[in-house]
Amino acid sequence: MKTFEELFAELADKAQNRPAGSGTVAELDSGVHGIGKKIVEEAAEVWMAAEYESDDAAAEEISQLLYHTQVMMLAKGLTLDDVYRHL
Ligand SMILES: N=c1c2ncn([C@@H]3O[C@H](COP(=O)(O)OP(=O)(O)OP(=O)(O)O)[C@@H](O)[C@H]3O)c2ncn1[C@@H]1O[C@H](COP(=O)(O)O)[C@@H](O)[C@H]1O
Repeated sequence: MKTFEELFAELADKAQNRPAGSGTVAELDSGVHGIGKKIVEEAAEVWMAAEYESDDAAAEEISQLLYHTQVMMLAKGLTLDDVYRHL
């Protein structure tokens, strides 16, 4: 288990060091367009899980949406503070 901040730090490290086999590196290489498609796909899965599946399934889809959103932040060079100041 990890927090939002811990995941972001892990993904930032992956983006910088580009370890072999990292899905994050592959997704970053797909660019903003590819990452955007994953975000839209996961957002739809959040909605469907929330409407028709269990609370745990919805929570899992939400975690995946947060992950892909963090990948987009890294692709755009955005920090956590860049986002937090809008909350
Ligand atoms: N939290 C996540 C995470 N959430 C979602 N995903 C990715 O998003 C996909 C979503 O799964 P779905 O079943 O909805 O999608 P799918 O259509 O089956 O998958 P694709 O065929 O589209 O890849 C997963 O297959 C993962 O590729 C994640 N990939 C990685 N992480 C974490 O990110 C960290 C770095 O991961 P790596 O870069 O892979 O080392 C690790 O701590 C991981 O746990």
